[in-house]
Amino acid sequence: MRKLAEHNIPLREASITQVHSVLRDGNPLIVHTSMFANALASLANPKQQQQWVPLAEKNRIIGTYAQTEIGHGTFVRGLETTAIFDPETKEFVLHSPTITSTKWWPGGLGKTANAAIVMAQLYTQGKCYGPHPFFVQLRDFDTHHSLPGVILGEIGPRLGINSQDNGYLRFDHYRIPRTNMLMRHSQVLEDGSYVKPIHNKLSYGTMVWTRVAIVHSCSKKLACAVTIATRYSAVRHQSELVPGKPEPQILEYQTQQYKLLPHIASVFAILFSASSVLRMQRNVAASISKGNVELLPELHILSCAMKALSSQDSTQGIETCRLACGGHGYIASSGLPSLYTSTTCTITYEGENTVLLLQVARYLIKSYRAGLEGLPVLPSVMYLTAPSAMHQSPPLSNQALIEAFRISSANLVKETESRLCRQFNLEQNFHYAWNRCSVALVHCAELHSRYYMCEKFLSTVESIRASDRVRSVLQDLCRLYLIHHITLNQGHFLRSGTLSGVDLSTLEEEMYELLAKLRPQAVPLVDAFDFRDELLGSTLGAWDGRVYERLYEEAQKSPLNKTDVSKAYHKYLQPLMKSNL
Ligand SMILES: CCCCCCCCCC/C=C\CCCC(=O)SCCNC(=O)CCNC(=O)[C@H](O)C(C)(C)COP(=O)(O)OP(=O)(O)OC[C@H]1O[C@@H](n2cnc3c(N)ncnc32)[C@H](O)[C@@H]1OP(=O)(O)O
Ligand SMILES: Cc1cc2nc3c(=O)[nH]c(=O)nc-3n(C[C@H](O)[C@H](O)[C@H](O)COP(=O)(O)OP(=O)(O)OC[C@H]3O[C@@H](n4cnc5c(N)ncnc54)[C@H](O)[C@@H]3O)c2cc1C
Repeated sequence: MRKLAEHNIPLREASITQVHSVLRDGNPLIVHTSMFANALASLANPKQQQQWVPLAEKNRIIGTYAQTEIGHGTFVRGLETTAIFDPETKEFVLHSPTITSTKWWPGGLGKTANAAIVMAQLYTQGKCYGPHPFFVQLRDFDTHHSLPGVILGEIGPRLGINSQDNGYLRFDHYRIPRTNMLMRHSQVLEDGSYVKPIHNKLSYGTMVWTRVAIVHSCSKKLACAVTIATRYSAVRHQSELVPGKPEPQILEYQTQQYKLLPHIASVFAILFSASSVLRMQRNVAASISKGNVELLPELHILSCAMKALSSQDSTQGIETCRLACGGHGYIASSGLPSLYTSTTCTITYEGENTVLLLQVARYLIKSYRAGLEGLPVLPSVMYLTAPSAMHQSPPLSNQALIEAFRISSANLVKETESRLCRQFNLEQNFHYAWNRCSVALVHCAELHSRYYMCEKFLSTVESIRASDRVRSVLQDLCRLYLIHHITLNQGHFLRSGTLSGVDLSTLEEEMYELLAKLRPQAVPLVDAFDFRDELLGSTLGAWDGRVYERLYEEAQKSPLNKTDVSKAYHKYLQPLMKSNL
């Protein structure tokens, strides 16, 4: 927090710095500096911001974002916590009517936060208006005791991020002033009348913002993992590549290069996509403040797509890096286990990936149908019904590969839409038909998202300002990324007729060439990520390559090594050894 203040970084930008990576097993303040700060910035009106933002900036108020309940996380409309307006006292009464309405999961809620943005079903004048955000004080600002009517606790150990206190929260007819409803987009007036927002999903804005932040942080997490695994692969010598010759660096093995280089490329693909979504988010935020919500659906879909893809890619990439370090990848001091556990949760939180991909698919199908009818569609999906441009680029050029992605994605959407129509004719119910097609729909969303990421990678590399040598390395990496993802998805390209079996063999050959060509660049590329050793926190990945010394030194810190004979020997082992069992 001192560093943020020193560098004049506003609270809500802390999560896109590396500040949170310093704590490896999660951070009780991360939801405060990210979602809570952003909710105040985007959902509170100017008067409310004046009241709470300075207190949050000074950490007098430490907040969290309390939306998920035991019974509902994904289906936000199904939340059960109620906020009923009492016109007599001009207050909202917050209540948790059932066990399933207990707020569950919010980061920092258990012990750290003294306030929260609570999403609750808003009732006024006898009518429910759906989930809305409220600023709620949970603990006394001086003593930190939970306030009467507020029941708080911590939910217990998790797969990872155990330095963060994820919490639970119940309300027992807890009263807050009317003015604690975040009123930038919708309001409840003193007489209880409801003023609706210009778009009914504006109250979901904090989730959209966080999804964008997650994309950025996934590229950082993956960058840490590939740095560790690549440096280690340059230090580690094992086996014989040629019988009788000295043991080579394990990075010489083609299989090792195949494990690492595509994930180094992936760091750039995710980072460039994150920058593009971030730019869009800033434009949309500026438009919303002028009352224009036209591009909000596009931002929602793009942030869902990129959050889903980047969390999946970075999690898989980190696990591959761990495996690429053999046994030493399994030791905590390698840094890889905590990178994995603090990244795999991004697949689930802020919208479970399958659910987000189905949002993307819904948009693709709607846009495809609109395009066929000649109705206007937004830029990122115009290609679904645009004429093919395959013939315009030299065969197997980067542009041709992007076109192959585009056509294959459009083809898959077309096929799936036909399947949906057939299923609808059988079921006579759109929702059942949708469910029967949902595996295919998720594949549509994945291919569309991959197309977007590939396109962003290529267009950024083509326009980047860099020396010829640096540009050439980035071009090779980008090419490797495109080919790698084509080989992983070959079925789609064969089905759409955009690539033949011969094309795929040619591309595969080129991929193997690229692995060898990029091998000498692997260490410089990860060095260029420029992580300090303190930030990487890895015995395997430190800059000086003293892997074995560091492993040995770290082992000395094990509490079991404080004494030669452990207490457990006297208590359990010795009796066992003498018992003749
Ligand atoms: C690697 C380290 C990480 C570090 C990262 C740093 C920053 C982050 C740190 C924070 C740490 C932890 C954070 C974790 C916090 C949480 O998890 S908070 C809880 C998050 N919860 C969710 O994300 C819930 C997911 N569910 C939803 O968002 C919605 O329920 C869902 C979108 C699935 C459906 O909403 P409905 O209201 O039911 O809507 P539908 O009927 O499906 O759709 C109606 C139309 O509305 C459109 N829509 C939906 N959402 C939005 C939106 N946000 N904006 C704009 N439009 C939206 C949807 O597309 C439909 O449009 P259509 O009718 O088709 O035109
Ligand atoms: C580490 C961590 C931190 C978190 N921090 C916070 C926080 O700070 N604040 C907060 O409010 N919440 C937080 N959460 C909660 C998180 O946002 C939810 O867990 C997440 O949105 C998933 O919802 P769920 O748990 O209800 O999963 P579920 O929706 O129950 O998912 C279970 C399965 O059902 C499937 N499924 C559900 N709906 C559909 C559908 N419509 N179609 C197809 N399949 C479906 C999913 O794909 C999944 O396979 C956190 C969670 C974790 C793990």
